Amino acid sequence: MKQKVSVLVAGSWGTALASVLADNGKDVLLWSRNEEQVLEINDKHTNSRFLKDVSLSPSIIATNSLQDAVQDADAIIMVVPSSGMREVASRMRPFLKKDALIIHATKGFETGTLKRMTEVLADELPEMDASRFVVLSGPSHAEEVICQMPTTVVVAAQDIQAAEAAQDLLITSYFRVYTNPDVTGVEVGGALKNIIGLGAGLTDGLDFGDNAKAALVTRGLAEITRLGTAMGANPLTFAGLAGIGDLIATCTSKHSRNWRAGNMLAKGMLLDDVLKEMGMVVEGVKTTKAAYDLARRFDVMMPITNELHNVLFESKSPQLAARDLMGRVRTHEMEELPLTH
Ligand SMILES: NC(=O)C1=CN([C@@H]2O[C@H](COP(=O)(O)OP(=O)(O)OC[C@H]3O[C@@H](n4cnc5c(N)ncnc54)[C@H](O)[C@@H]3O)[C@@H](O)[C@H]2O)C=CC1
Ligand SMILES: O=C(CO)COP(=O)(O)O
Repeated sequence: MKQKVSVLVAGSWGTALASVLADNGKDVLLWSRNEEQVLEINDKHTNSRFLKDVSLSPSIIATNSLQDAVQDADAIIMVVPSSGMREVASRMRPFLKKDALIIHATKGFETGTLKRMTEVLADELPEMDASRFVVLSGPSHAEEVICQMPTTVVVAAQDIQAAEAAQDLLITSYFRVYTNPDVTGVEVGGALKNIIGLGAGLTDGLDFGDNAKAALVTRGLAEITRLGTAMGANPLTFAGLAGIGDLIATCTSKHSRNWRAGNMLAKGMLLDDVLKEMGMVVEGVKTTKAAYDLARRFDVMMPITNELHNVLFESKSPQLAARDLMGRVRTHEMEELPLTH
């Protein structure tokens, strides 16, 4: 029998993943709370607010009803921004098949609780087997995936069979999916790279040059790895798609929302105006606040995150933040090791 697959919600990444599934021969239900968007997807096969100038497969059917989207689904891909994950998970709970495969592709932590997205899912879906929750992450801008440009991602679950089921569902000629058992590492890497993406937009906007951006990416990876391993991740995960891979994409791509937001901040725009202008989720802003708090909870040094926090929320000038980063107390490249002189 043909697998029934649903995607929640019809933002840019949800629509691109629905398109991958459709290209893989699946019938896809795509849920949106916005009625006009549902009509547009079903009548015109476009989602013009989020993905301009692209036609969607007619085998993607949009629906306004969360119940219809969820009740018969064998697999559900959740692509709601981190701020909405708990609400959507709790609303879908009464309709869910108990053996449905749950995959999420969200990059962020929950504000306040600082939980990872699979932890939020475990809270809200207590009758599901949390070892089968899958996270999908990696360098994958929706704008390229929707045009079938070659892309690689990683899916992680504690239960490797669940990760392999997600791999089967999504792997196509242009969308290569790897598995990994390190759920914590893949979620932490995907979330924290957005902080560095914002920083890269700021660095480029201030014309700091290529050396500075290379430094930001490399030292950013060092602090992502420090926090991630303190939270229980395998450090090698950060050398993979959810770590350095996604850092490269986010810090160098014109498609990156986080890079673009950082770039606008560098031009002197206020944060609220930047977020209004973007009109799409910029996860790195909330993630900077969460990572600032996590660094304190786990007693980990995160100098770039601290400085970005001060720029975003304490009105510190980016120039002064850069000067303070450069003027930090001298240290070893692997900061855990003592200086030898
Ligand atoms: N856009 C991309 O290329 C990629 C995005 N991601 C991640 O995917 C997640 C979603 O991002 P995008 O699709 O880019 O966002 P988007 O801004 O394009 O779309 C978000 C959609 O979610 C809807 N929404 C927000 N809160 C909701 C709620 N509580 N209930 C129902 N609908 C809600 C909005 O109305 C909008 O339609 C983020 O965590 C992002 O980091 C990950 C990889 C690539
Ligand atoms: O996660 C992404 C690409 O892998 C999307 O990044 P942005 O949200 O910065 O566009």
